[in-house]
Amino acid sequence: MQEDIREVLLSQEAIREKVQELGQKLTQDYRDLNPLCICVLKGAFPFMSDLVRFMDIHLETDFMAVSSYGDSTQSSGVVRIVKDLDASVEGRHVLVVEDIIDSGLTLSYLLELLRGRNAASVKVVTLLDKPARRTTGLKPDYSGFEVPDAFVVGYGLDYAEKYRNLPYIGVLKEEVYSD
Ligand SMILES: O=P(O)(O)OC[C@H]1O[C@H](OP(=O)(O)OP(=O)(O)O)[C@H](O)[C@@H]1O
Ligand code: HPA
Ligand SMILES: [Mg+2]
Repeated sequence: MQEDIREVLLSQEAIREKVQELGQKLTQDYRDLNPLCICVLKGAFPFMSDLVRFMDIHLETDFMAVSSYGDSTQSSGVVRIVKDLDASVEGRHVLVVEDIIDSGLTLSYLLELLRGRNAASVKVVTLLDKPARRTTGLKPDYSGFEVPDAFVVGYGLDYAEKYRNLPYIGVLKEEVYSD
């Protein structure tokens, strides 16, 4: 698996430190709000799992699965809900937990959906932000790292469902993908 990686962008230690910092900030900002943290599956599962353990407040979790990349390194432009939330978001302070904002299509679709369901507030925390590829005007409320315009994998991020289990985030060698 490691031989498919061109460059390590973010080490396991750098990720841990940043996730802790984000968790501490969210602990301050969401005190007494009992936020509903929504993990955007599949990519955000390691981030969400680590982040909530750095949030020292009462919170609840829910999971939504959406997909638009499939087996490609380019967005299909169509965001598909694979699994919807279990509970209502009405009146709740919602925190959407994402692994990466790239074109911004996934998030703009999700934000519209959640606002339409009458959440009290909807904010976004993303571990990675790739502003170079943005086609929407979206900016995350909380962001870990800015990444360059390259396809990255690891710590939940996949190419064709692989590499999610890498403990660090790296750039995939171009010869590994075909599109
Ligand atoms: O800003 P965008 O261009 O929309 O890209 C970001 C989204 O794309 C990826 O999901 P993907 O569709 O690959 O599903 P996955 O999380 O199951 O891998 C990633 O996990 C984000 O949810
Ligand atoms: O760079 C990326 N890597 C993995 N999944 C993604 N989904 C959007 N951008 C990316
Ligand atoms: Mg993916």
